[in-house]
Amino acid sequence: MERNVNCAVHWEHVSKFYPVGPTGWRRVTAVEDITLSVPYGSVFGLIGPNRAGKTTLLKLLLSLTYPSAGQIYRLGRPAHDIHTLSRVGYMHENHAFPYYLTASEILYLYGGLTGLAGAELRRRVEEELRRVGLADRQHEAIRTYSKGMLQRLGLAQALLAEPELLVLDEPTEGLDLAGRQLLRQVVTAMRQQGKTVLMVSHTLAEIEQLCDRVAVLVAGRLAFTGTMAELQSNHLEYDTLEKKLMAIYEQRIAI
Ligand SMILES: Nc1ncnc2c1ncn2[C@@H]1O[C@H](COP(=O)(O)OP(=O)(O)OP(=O)(O)O)[C@@H](O)[C@H]1O
Repeated sequence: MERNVNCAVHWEHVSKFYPVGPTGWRRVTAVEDITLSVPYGSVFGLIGPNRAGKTTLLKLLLSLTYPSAGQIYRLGRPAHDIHTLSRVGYMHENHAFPYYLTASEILYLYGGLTGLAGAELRRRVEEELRRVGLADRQHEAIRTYSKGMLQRLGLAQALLAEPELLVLDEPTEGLDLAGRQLLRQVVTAMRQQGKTVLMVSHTLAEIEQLCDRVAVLVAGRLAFTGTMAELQSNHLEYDTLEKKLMAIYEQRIAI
């Protein structure tokens, strides 16, 4: 595939091997030879079974880990150019916010780290707390928060600096119906503003409803990439998207 740096994200022949075992002499292949582009303005879904390498691809994109081989481009720049990171919002799969801080303190802290300050920071924190429905509990330490409340806080933190690229890792995990509705509104608003959303999810309803394009990753390799319509074509053979995906997973694993 031709190099495409005019995409919000581009992984080019990317592999990642992790050393494992007490001496680190054995290695696990997390992803292997992935070439994939996320076009600007798209809502892109990354799907695959457990251990497929989805989170690893996100970590590589966010420079949280480095590739063993290949190149990664973020917002048109090589991933080692960290200046583009402040234009990316990331909602982590397992939030590790300091448990003794309040939601408000956490958003001030993260907002400050992305370069927001003063009245602008205050305005954004208040807006996001209201948007995710945490304004009334903002002064409580988050150790008292439920899983869904932490997810909402994670979403607020990811949106704080009004990112051009929003990266969501399992965003619906633990969210109630209103929370899922909120997530859909956020993604729809991003799409309307021409921004890009990249989301990893096992929740097919969300993928089906929200994504324009998808990539299916199985055992570290790309098993499918294309539009949602392309993925769903031939749907007669499979009465649900879940069955179709299972067939792709099994086919790929058998190779
Ligand atoms: N830091 C690490 N050290 C060693 N192996 C790792 C590390 N991180 C990930 N792996 C391995 O890489 C493979 C891919 O993991 P990854 O977390 O990317 O999968 P995933 O598709 O996000 O899975 P899930 O759906 O279960 O969250 C797995 O075999 C995992 O054990």
